[in-house]
Amino acid sequence: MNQTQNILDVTKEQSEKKLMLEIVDLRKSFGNNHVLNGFNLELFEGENLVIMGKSGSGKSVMIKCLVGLMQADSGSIKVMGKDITKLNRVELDNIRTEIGFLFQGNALYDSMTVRENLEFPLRRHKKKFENLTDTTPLITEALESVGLAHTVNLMPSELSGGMKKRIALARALILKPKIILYDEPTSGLDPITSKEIIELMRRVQKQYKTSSLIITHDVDCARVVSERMILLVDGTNYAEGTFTELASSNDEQVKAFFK
Ligand SMILES: Nc1ncnc2c1ncn2[C@@H]1O[C@H](COP(=O)(O)OP(=O)(O)OP(=O)(O)O)[C@@H](O)[C@H]1O
Repeated sequence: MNQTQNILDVTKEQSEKKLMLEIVDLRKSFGNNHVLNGFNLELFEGENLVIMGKSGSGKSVMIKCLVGLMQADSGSIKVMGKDITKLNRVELDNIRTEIGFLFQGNALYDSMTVRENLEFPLRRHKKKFENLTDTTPLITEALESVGLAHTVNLMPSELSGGMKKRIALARALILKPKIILYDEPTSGLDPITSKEIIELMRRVQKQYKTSSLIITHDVDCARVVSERMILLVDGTNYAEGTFTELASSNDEQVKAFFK
């Protein structure tokens, strides 16, 4: 099969899939510091898309724009077809229930038990769970999916770093999100725990059929979880492709990502 046919097949396959997230020409500057310079992204249903970028390349700024914590100067961000830059607070809150976040620092509440940490999003998004009288089945299901059902009454201080990461993932999953956003999921973890988290991400993807956007520096993580990758350089898409395609590139800037 020739390359043109290949590209046509991939384009056809993608056009038949549902677009979960679409970022078009996103721009953000702080004075003369032009951080995002026309960043584009398409995340399709069920896909694992990895974004790699060096420190300072604009990953966090992109995430903040995506979750509505920062306003972009221009460009559009569509979550399941809705432009979040044009939504009011209530609409934005509703669409947020479709996105699960796994933040770098886990963001667990130290003064709450594991159960209370998991109940928090259920209480915050009451509307989605209007008819829910007993939270236990949802909490048990989320904890079982990360292999930590026995920790339900523990405090975060009683958990290891890897366990905290799993609980944070369970807390993201409890809302049954359609999209999961992972921000440096393996940062601060030892190699063995990193491997476990990567494996868990794959399992969760299968069980919950989520679409995932994964921001990472970790080449091993990208190799295992990515179906497609975008390399972010100076706030724009420098290169895109599968891990194998990018890892075998002759371009010096691309090679630097895989060293
Ligand atoms: N609120 C802000 N005000 C001014 N400049 C900012 C602000 N937030 C980010 N920047 C600038 O934007 C640029 C990109 O920062 P960003 O945090 O997005 O990088 P990053 O790719 O996430 O890096 P890292 O991998 O180290 O977290 C940096 O030059 C930073 O100083």
